[in-house]
Amino acid sequence: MIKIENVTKIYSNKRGDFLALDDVSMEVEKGDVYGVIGLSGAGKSTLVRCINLLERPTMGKVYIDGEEITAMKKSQLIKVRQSLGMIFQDFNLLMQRNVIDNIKFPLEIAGVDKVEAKKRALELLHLVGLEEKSHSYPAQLSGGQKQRVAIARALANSPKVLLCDEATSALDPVTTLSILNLLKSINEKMGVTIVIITHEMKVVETICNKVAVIESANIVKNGYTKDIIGHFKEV
Ligand SMILES: Nc1ncnc2c1ncn2[C@@H]1O[C@H](COP(=O)(O)OP(=O)(O)OP(=O)(O)O)[C@@H](O)[C@H]1O
Repeated sequence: MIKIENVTKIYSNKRGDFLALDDVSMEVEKGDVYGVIGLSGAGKSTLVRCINLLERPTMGKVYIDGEEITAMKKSQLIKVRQSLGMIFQDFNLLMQRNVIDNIKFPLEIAGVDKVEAKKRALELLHLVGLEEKSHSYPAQLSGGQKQRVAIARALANSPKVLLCDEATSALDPVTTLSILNLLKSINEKMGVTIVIITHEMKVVETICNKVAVIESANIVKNGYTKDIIGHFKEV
């Protein structure tokens, strides 16, 4: 489903070059909840942002469903990006729009008819358990509620993959667990493949069937969570 092949990412600026990913390869299969774990600065965000080309790899290839997206034209890439939802640590909601209009936003961009968009947004609101907040604004919501809205918005165009960049890092342990349970049910019931980057082993243990451990721009170990956990605890 997702294949990253020999990806290197070098950030270049006035102060010089910085190697953020060093010849990294990994594969995520359909239905996986794939964790990417590592310390701050290891390259986790860069790796996940290379999957939807929010960051372009300096070298290497990225494939989605067998198609090389690193070779695609902009117009093709826009289509593929609709199949890759993403959520972030700081939610990235539109503060001037209420909950239902945040969820409708990607549907408006995709040109979905208004009645259909409203129907879909209400279904998603139900899925994330926030019906009673449909007319609230982001500033009136808790962190966990904001992340639920972000998840609903990310699912609006029925993506095959949901990329989660430290999605629970700003949340307390109880809220974290409720969001992880929601992600797990989205994976199981809707068949959405999930890639979740985190610095917390607990997140990996709770929902990931597979995990990649990233250290200083390299994947040092990857495979089934049950086989990797012992290694990471020793690091
Ligand atoms: N735009 C950029 N320009 C230069 N260096 C960058 C840029 N973005 C990230 N880096 C550097 O690349 C390295 C990897 O960053 P990245 O955000 O991928 O790490 P991370 O593992 O996600 O860290 P964190 O958990 O703190 O978010 C870091 O050392 C960071 O300073």
